[in-house]
Amino acid sequence: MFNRLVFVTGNANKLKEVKAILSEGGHPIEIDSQSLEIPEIQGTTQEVAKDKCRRAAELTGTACITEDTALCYAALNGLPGPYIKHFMIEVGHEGLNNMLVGFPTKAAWALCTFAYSAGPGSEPIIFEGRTDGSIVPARGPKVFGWDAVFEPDGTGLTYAEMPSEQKNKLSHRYKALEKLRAYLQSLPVTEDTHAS
Ligand SMILES: O=c1nc[nH]c2c1ncn2[C@H]1C[C@H](O)[C@@H](COP(=O)(O)OP(=O)(O)OP(=O)(O)O)O1
Ligand SMILES: [Mg+2]
Repeated sequence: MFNRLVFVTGNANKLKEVKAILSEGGHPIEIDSQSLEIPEIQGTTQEVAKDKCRRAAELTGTACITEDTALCYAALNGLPGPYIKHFMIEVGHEGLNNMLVGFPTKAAWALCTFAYSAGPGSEPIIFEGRTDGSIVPARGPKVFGWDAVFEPDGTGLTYAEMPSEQKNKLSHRYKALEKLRAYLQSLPVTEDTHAS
């Protein structure tokens, strides 16, 4: 199985959470990060994720993972989805709430899609994690993206209000990483060389 992995991302907060989550558990996995801004196509979350990972493997010349996070509004049939980054930048926390004025439901889900490629030319494999919740007026520190406006169901807290240990036990990212971890652990030992 793997105990090291290259994670290609331009987002320091993501990297921090991924490292924290993968360092826990029976078989900790260490992350070597590469900060690259990789162009993202339009399409389904899976298409966007696979394309990014293909490009990352070409650029790094090695086995790697990439991750795409979508924030999906039930009232908007899943949009902004993978385009949330641009919405977040342009309209901010208040705008992310105002977009739902006039809609009966504030329900939303956070969707994390990890993609793993065994190397350049190797078709990426997808691992998804979803956490359901709702969009609320911002509460908590505005440190990481839309954390302050997303309240996972049954918690009474936004992601931003939670201690990181709590978020990292129920988040979209955690759920996707559990699947990725199980996959990596099922690989034969010889595959290890691809990741080192
Ligand atoms: O747990 C999260 N809690 C709050 N906000 C989050 C979270 N995870 C991603 N985000 C934000 C970052 C970006 O505004 C957008 C996803 O866009 P996304 O393309 O996946 O991330 P990115 O461009 O920042 O980094 P990367 O280089 O890995 O593509 O949602
Ligand atoms: Mg991105």
